[in-house]
Amino acid sequence: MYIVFEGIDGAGKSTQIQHLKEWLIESGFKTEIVVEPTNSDVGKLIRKILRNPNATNENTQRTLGLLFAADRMLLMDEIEKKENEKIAIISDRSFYSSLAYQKPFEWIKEINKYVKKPDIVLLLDLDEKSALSRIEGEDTFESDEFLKNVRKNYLKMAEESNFKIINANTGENRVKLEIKRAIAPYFEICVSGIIE
Ligand SMILES: Nc1ncnc2c1ncn2[C@@H]1O[C@H](COP(=O)(O)OP(=O)(O)O)[C@@H](O)[C@H]1O
Ligand SMILES: Cc1cn([C@H]2C[C@H](O)[C@@H](COP(=O)(O)OP(=O)(O)O)O2)c(=O)[nH]c1=O
Repeated sequence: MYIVFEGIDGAGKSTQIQHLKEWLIESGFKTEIVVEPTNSDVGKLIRKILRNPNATNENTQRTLGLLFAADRMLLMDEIEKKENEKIAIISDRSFYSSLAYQKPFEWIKEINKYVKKPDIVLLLDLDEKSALSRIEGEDTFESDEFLKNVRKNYLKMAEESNFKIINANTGENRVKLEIKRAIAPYFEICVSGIIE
C-alpha cells in the first residue's frame, strides 16, 4: 500500500506521518516512511535551490519541476521493492506536490507520467496563515501569497483525484483520529471514536 500525505508547508504532515506509522506497526503492519525531496544528491540540490530568494521565479520553478521528477524517479525502485515485501509505505509528498507547487500543469503531469500513483492520498488542508504561523518560513516557498495558491491547486486536484481531505487546522490528536478513520478500512482495522 502506497499512502501519500500532501499539503502546504506547516500542515502537519511530518507529525501525522509518525503517528500513522506507529499505529500501523502496532496493528501488525510492516510500515516504512519515504520523504520527498529525498536525501539523494538530487534532493540535496533541490533543498539548496529552495533556499534561494528567486526560487519562485519561472525558470527556477521549471528547473525544480524537472529536479523533483528526477528525484522521485530515484524512489520508484525502492517503493516497488518495499511493496513486493508487503511493507506499507507512507510518503511525505508525491508528484501531486509538483502539480500543486510547479507549473504548467500538463507539462508537470507529462514529466511525472512514469511515477507510481499512490493508493491513498491524504490532503492535510488548512489556510496558509495558520500553516505559516507554525513554521519559521525559511524556504522561499513559505510565503502567504504563494501558499494560498498552492492550497487552491490542492483543493482543485482533491475533487478530481479523490483525495481524502483532512482538516489540519485543529488539535493534533483530532487530526490523528481523522486520519485513522480514513485509513482503517484499507487495512480492515476498527477505530474507537474516542480521542486518545
Ligand atoms: N495539529 C497541529 N496544531 C498545531 N501545531 C501543529 C499541529 N501539527 C503539527 N504542528 C506543529 O506545526 C509545525 C509543522 O509541523 P510539520 O509536521 O513539520 O508540518 P509539515 O511536515 O506539513 O511541514 C511543527 O512545529 C509541529 O509541531
Ligand atoms: C515534493 C515537492 C516539494 N515541493 C516543495 C514543498 C516544500 O516547500 C519543499 C519541501 O521542503 P520541506 O522542507 O520538505 O517542506 P515540507 O516539510 O513542507 O515538505 O519543496 C515542491 O515544490 N514540489 C515538489 O514536487
